[in-house]
Amino acid sequence: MALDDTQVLAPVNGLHAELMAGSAPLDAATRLDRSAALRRSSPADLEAKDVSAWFGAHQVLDRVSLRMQSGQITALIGPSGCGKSTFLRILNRMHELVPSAALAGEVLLDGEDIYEPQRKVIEARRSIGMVFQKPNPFPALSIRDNVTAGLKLTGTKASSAEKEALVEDCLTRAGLWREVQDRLDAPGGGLSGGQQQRLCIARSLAVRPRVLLMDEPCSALDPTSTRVIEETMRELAPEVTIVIVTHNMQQARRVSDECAFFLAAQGTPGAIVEHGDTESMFDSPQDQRTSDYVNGRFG
Ligand SMILES: Nc1ncnc2c1ncn2[C@@H]1O[C@H](COP(=O)(O)OP(=O)(O)OP(=O)(O)O)[C@@H](O)[C@H]1O
Repeated sequence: MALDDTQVLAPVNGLHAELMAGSAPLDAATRLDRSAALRRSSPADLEAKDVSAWFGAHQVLDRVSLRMQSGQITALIGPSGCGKSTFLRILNRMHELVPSAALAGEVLLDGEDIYEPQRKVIEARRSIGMVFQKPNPFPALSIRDNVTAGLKLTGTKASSAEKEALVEDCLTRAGLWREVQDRLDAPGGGLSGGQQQRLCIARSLAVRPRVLLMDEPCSALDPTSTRVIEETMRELAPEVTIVIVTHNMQQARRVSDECAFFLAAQGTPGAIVEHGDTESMFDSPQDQRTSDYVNGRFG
């Protein structure tokens, strides 16, 4: 996915820019208590049921169903344009930020549909975080303030000491603490690309997501930074369910527990051809098209 308006407008998990400006006050149910800032979340099951998507009259997904299991890493693979990023953005209600976008189906977070009319968008985006292809820290904000940027958006109160503890915890879990602990006041924009991406992961973790969506998170990074992010993902997986879009088959094989292969045959919307545990998908795929794709024969 290329950097688009959605990413520019929604740098922290897709939480709205207007919330950042304070124009949309949070109600008591949405506001978190102070101690919540330091509590860790538990991973959640995420299930898409019969999800279809359109941009205007153009249907790009057709009745996609997929269970992304709690505490596991699911990789979404498939050729360009088959709807992987659209599917990912539907999972935390970012698809609806595109004016012409429409969708059908359900997305269940531990069995509760995030699209139920009474559910708030902010709740879905707080529970289901997003890391984008291009690292998008707030470049002028300090490393420390980048990590805590989401607290204000979610109305989470924290004392200075709690914020300090949270900053260390999230940077440690994102695999960045040792590299930045002596320069927390330096601007986030001064970090390398790989460090910036880990800062964005830390920023996402600070609002205690139960699921983390990652859209080609390493495509702008060198192999060493890629490897560090992959290690970070493996370490995070037991506490945050991860869904990653990747074009890199080696990466899908290295990091994921499960894979879903998307395909949009000529002139038809994207759909899942095959889904299963990663080893089987690569070593003994059931569908010839999966075999051809994972072995680099097309795409
Ligand atoms: N904002 C948009 N407006 C209109 N059409 C869009 C928009 N975003 C995506 N599409 C179309 O939806 C289809 C699916 O795009 P999507 O980005 O989800 O595919 P993808 O599999 O993630 O591709 P890639 O691997 O290249 O990122 C494509 O035909 C694309 O042109």
